[in-house]
Amino acid sequence: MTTAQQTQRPTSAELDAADPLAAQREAFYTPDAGQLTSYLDGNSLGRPLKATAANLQSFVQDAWGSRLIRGWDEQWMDEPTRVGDRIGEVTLGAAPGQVTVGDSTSVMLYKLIRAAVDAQPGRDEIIIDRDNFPTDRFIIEGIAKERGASIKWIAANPSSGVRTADLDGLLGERTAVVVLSHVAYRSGFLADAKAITGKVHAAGALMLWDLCHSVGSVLLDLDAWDVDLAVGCTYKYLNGGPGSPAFAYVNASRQDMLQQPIWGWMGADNPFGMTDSYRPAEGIRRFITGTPPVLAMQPIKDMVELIASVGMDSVREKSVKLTEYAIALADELLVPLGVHIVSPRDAAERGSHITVDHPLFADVTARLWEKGVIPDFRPPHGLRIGLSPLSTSYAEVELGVTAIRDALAELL
Ligand SMILES: Cc1ncc(COP(=O)(O)O)c(C=O)c1O
Ligand SMILES: Nc1c(O)cccc1C(=O)C[C@H](N)C(=O)O
Repeated sequence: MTTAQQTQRPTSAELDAADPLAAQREAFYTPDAGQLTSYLDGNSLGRPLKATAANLQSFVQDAWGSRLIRGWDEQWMDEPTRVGDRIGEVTLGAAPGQVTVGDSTSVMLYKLIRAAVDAQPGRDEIIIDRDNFPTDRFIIEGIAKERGASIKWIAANPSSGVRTADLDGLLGERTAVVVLSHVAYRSGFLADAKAITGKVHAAGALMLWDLCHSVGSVLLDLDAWDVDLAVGCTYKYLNGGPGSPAFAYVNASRQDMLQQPIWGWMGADNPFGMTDSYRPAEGIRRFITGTPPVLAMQPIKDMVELIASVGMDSVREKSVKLTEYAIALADELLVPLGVHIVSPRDAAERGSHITVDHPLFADVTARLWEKGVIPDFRPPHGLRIGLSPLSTSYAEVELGVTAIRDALAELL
């Protein structure tokens, strides 16, 4: 009798057969059989789409190769906001004119957080949680030093994330901006963005959401939630490829009050006027700095269109089912070996990855990578199982969690 029969849950094969999105996996490159058995790290680097190879080739040959410098006037100048608008429409719940693509997440965070601090004289405190991703914390440390601001820390809660009540006693008339990750990179905890944004606004401060682990995996409604600012990366669930550029969302009603600190010609109001001094462009373009990474933003378009073709609701539905399945397997195969499930059990509070903890997981991860089972490891003991909804099968999850069990059992 198999384990699945004992617990009477459907097998991974049955789940894959019933999955309305199963066919979408064909859109992605998967290596030859035998090379890679289970990819569970799409939350660090998404798989490439087959369409991307063809589209990059045609971009090089046709757009770049034949239009040459004319490409800037003909289409590339508007590429950051054109791609941004489409990301906004398909995945962020953002009306046009509020999203631009470029820089890295870290640089975008710097630009928007500095702008938020500079825009509010008398408000010299930045709030962030101790367990936020290092780059978010480091950027804020730098800005605080640069601007003489102070940081108010929300205590770490590695097995969960930031809840609305955690802001009690921290928010006040000196708060300039609150910076939180919508989906926590460790636990996968999904914050209540609407409620937290409302609470931050009640204190007169601005709210910035880091959407790195959210975009393309959970439902976002930035305009409806009245979010001020958001930044996210595109190489995870938007499958833009290693080092693909970030996106920034700046709510239309806050754009005029904000001036970002890296004044480059491409964010100025008349880039080819070669003017004497900087005057920011109108609207979202003022958040651009230098020449946009047009080549590097091409793959994002393919994934955004794939998501648009199935709809974010069905992407989220599959994500929830995958994480539920991974938790059920972890309960059955890993918990008896002393593993703790760190991620929320309530799907409404969970993004698209789950984290399991065990003191031996650094060694386990190394062994798994040798076998082509690829989760990732975050110190001190967290093994993350990332489930990119459109490219991950239930069979891959079962194979992966079983391999984790086997590798751990060998080491115990
Ligand atoms: C929450 C969060 N913020 C930021 C980053 C990355 O920033 P960057 O793209 O600048 O490396 C990551 C992942 O790398 C992340 O998980
Ligand atoms: N951004 C990464 C990179 O440049 C190299 C390797 C991994 C990453 C990651 O995505 C880390 C990831 N944001 C995390 O949540 O840990």
